[in-house]
Amino acid sequence: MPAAIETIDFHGQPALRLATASGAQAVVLLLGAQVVSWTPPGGPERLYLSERAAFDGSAAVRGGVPVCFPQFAARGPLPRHGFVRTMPWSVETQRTGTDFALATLRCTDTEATRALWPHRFALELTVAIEESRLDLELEVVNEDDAPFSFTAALHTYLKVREVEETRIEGLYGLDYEDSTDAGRLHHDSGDVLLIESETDRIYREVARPLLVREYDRSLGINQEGFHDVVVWNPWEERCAALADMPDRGFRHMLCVEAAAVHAPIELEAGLNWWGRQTLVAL
Ligand SMILES: O=P(O)(O)OC[C@H]1O[C@H](O)[C@H](O)[C@@H](O)[C@@H]1O
Repeated sequence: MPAAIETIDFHGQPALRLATASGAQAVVLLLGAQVVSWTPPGGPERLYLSERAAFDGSAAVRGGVPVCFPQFAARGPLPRHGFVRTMPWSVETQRTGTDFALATLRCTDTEATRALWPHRFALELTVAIEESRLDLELEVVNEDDAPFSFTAALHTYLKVREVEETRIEGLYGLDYEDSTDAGRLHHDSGDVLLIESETDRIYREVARPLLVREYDRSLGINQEGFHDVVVWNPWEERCAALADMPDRGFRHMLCVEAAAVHAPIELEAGLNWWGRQTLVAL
């Protein structure tokens, strides 16, 4: 089968399914431009999607790769993680080649966004799959006549077999803000990060690729443009408090997010910024 892109219905939401000749697949919802599935050739699924996720637009879909913009988490006056994850995006470009499939989705400011955040902007998310790679690129254009600043993230939910048997390598020597410790700054001095309790960290100035290792497979993660990496797992209690997560869901997910949080991006009028996260199944 050659590479192809088709429009599908995914839990009642319009979505694009991208497929390559070698058997990779990804699904991206028009709601929030949220990638909700990625399967490299030969499988299995590598993104976590909660079986209790809401797909009616009343809340962000729990899982996949939510796009957070123009505010990360509750670090400002806007709704948590901004407002674009529950907005309808439009399809701008669809392209396939010998062994890749690529789609770009776009959203722009509306009267409702300007009431919350008085700026004119355009966002484009480009999703590309090729062999065992998923590339996500977020472009922000300042369409205003004055500068604005924002924080943002590609809030990737990885699917893991068992979170306690998962190791993250590559964070050694970095400073991180610990949101489970009132945002205090810590220094990571371990050669591997194990998730054994609630974890909510913003690692700063991450310039190296990361490796997420499980006993029989690994995932390489690289980013450009984004300077921070957020590592999040709600663990038992917080997970139980999330209506859209099954009680033991935290055992099978691990968020490793490409983010621009600790130093907001300042964007001059008419200019653009982009950030990218690349996942490689190994
Ligand atoms: O529940 P949400 O609004 O989707 O946020 C989910 C999580 O996102 C990020 O990873 C933050 O660091 C966490 O503090 C937050 O709980």
